[in-house]
Amino acid sequence: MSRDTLRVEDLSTRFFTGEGQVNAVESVSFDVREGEILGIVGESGSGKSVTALSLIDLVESPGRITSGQVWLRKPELAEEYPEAAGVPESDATGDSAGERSGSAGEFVDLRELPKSVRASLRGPTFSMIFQDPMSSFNPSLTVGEQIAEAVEVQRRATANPRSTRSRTQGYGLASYLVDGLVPGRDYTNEESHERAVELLEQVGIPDPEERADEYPHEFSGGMLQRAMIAQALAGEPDVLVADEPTTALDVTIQAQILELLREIQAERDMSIVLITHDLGVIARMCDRVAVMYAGEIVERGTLADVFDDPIHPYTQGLIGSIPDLDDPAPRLQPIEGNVPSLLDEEMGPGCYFAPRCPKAMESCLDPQPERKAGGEEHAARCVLVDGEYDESEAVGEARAAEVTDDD
Ligand SMILES: Nc1ncnc2c1ncn2[C@@H]1O[C@H](COP(=O)(O)OP(=O)(O)OP(=O)(O)O)[C@@H](O)[C@H]1O
Ligand code: NI
Repeated sequence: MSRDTLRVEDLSTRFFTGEGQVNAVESVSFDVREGEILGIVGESGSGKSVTALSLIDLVESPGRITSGQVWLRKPELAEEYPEAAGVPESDATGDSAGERSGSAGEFVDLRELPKSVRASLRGPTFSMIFQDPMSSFNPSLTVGEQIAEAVEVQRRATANPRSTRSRTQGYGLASYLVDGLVPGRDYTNEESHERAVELLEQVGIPDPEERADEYPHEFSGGMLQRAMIAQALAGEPDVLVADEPTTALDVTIQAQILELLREIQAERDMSIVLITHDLGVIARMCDRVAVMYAGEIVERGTLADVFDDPIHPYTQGLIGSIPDLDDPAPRLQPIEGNVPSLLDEEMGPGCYFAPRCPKAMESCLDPQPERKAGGEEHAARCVLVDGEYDESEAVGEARAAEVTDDD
């Protein structure tokens, strides 16, 4: 049983907007193990990206994490920041959670670390790749320079763990926007440049030496996606968060990039959190899956749990909406009805899916905690975990919607 790299417990992230409080991520719990690919799937607006940003401390105003813990296994940090160290509660799912979570003092709660330390983890501990690689690169610097800068960040982190901050405090879109600084030539040296070329070669870019000297706009979409992966790998991260990494690419390139991610993951024994709309991608890539709906994880488990034995009617709807799993690019078909508002004042107390659910019952109008299902890993926020659908209890889709609206 591989160990957990990350344990997320009861994490909530909200946006405080002019229209009101948006509950983008609601009490989400999951873990990420060493060397696995964890998939997060759900319709647009279900909170996948905000969950990812919350993991790596990139939620921006007017949003913030309002509760919960993000436990990272990092004994060095636990020792240096005892106030942030602790033992995650054992997972609701998984009898061997204790065994996996390891001994006291191995984990730190990222939220309790100083901001500068959290920022220093970006690159060497967490890296992120996005749908749009252009957003990860500065258009006015060569691709090679930018990857070399990421290599420098990692070098400094290894050479001096106490001062892991680069002068640019990381790289990529987020730090670029947050810090408003650009990486400069001054910080890169010949070795880092060579390493950058090596990384470009590893991600399958032909003529890496020449390509390193080109600017982002000189790359095709697929090549730039590869370059972004090279940039993300430069930090030798423990966890790579990939948010819709292939959505913008055509099917052939998409398959190549996924294959590349798989190879790299296996080679480096890195963990990947893979966010996608695409159940075909999940089926092909992931070890375990979390299904999000309206900011909550409504079901999670191994790939087999969730695909072969879905419990939540939302998951069943998603799986049922795939015409053919062998289809190279099956997409989520919209389930009838609308995605609910995530405005706090408009959210009812019960299951958020009840208004669209063909199996909604009276009990669904009460809050639904996550319940552990048969398999060790399998859990869902649904009354059907513990019982059968009972037609005499049915509230009907219209009635459930009405009750939700009233509250
Ligand atoms: N900066 C923001 N201000 C206000 N609300 C936000 C902000 N960013 C995200 N949200 C809200 O948080 C919710 C979750 O958004 P998120 O981007 O995580 O969804 P998603 O599942 O990644 O969707 P998609 O598949 O379209 O990328 C949405 O209701 C969105 O409107
Ligand atoms: Ni998203």
